[in-house]
Amino acid sequence: MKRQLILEDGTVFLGEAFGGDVEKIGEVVFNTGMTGYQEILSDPSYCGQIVTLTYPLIGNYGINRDDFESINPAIAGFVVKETAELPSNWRNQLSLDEYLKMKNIPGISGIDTRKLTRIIRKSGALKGALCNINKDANEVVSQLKATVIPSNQVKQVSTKAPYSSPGRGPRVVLVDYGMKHGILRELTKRGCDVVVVPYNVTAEEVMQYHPDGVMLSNGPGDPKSVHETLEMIRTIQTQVPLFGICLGHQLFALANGADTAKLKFGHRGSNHPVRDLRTGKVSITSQNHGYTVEELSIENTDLIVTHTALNDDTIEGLRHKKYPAFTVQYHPEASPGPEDANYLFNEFLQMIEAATNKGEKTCQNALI
Ligand SMILES: NC(=O)CC[C@H](N)C(=O)O
Repeated sequence: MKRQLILEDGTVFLGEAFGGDVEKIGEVVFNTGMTGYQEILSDPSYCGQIVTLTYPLIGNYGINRDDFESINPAIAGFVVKETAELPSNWRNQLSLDEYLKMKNIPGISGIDTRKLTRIIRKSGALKGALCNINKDANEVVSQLKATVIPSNQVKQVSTKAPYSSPGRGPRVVLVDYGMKHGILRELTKRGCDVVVVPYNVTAEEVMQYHPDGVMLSNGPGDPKSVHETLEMIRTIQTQVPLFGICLGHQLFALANGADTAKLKFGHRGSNHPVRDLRTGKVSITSQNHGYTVEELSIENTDLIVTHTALNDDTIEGLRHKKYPAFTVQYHPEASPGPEDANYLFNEFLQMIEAATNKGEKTCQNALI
């Protein structure tokens, strides 16, 4: 069966339909990763987006039980050059087509994904529609131009109620703005006693869990559409060590008086070099973001830039001058991609230990 991908600039791609038999509209973005399509399609940060992969063959190792970043993928659609109809892998449980059919997510294959990517790189992220071939392109373009991308993506993907992932280590409250499972995995494998809370949690509610640290997760959409969380961040950062990733990084910046802006087409892939300004060390990082913290807006704040992107000098890491709080724009949990930056989770645990010992010393001093 044929399917169309129509862009708001009037470009039409005709390809083969796979996955769900449903029409979808969304922002069309591209990811240059050569592997990790299962993690990409299940990353809640892509909520409502039509995701194009530039690597030509997708689905060749199928879909397995383990490599999901959420239980219910939130992408609007999937665009690939070629789908593998006969996946081969010892962990394979079902094909990409079968999985996307099960989740009713439309896909299109057999189109020139590199041409599509060059259009997005030249024009910036565009709205697009995956639709049946009987749809008139001009009518769809008019509909696309009139479409306003909703701004409640975080509310769509955040947990509706707190839940715990018990451990015997430090208590970490993980604020779920659209959390990738990879972040939770990195905390639990370090023995943390994690409580995952909804995005709109208050500082008082967070402190009721007596956390040793707080994590701000990744998540979809414009960071400025999650303004209700900023007061919580401003309060919590004065109480316990804080670590933020991607959207969590952007929200930490906004909470501390900096500003964010939309990138032309974003950073999405597994080979983005980032320099740690403290050591000069370069990590190859996994990235998936369409917004960035504005460098000039850091002036007159209590924030210090700790990492920058080698490709375009954009901010990739921040820390607070006064409080034990730091964030990165990229994904140290990988899932997918390189694990060069995984050490940042150890730095977070060390920060928690230092704060706890300091607290104990304070208590000991008080007892003397
Ligand atoms: N992965 C993320 O957390 C993405 C952050 C934000 N939604 C952006 O696109 O920049």
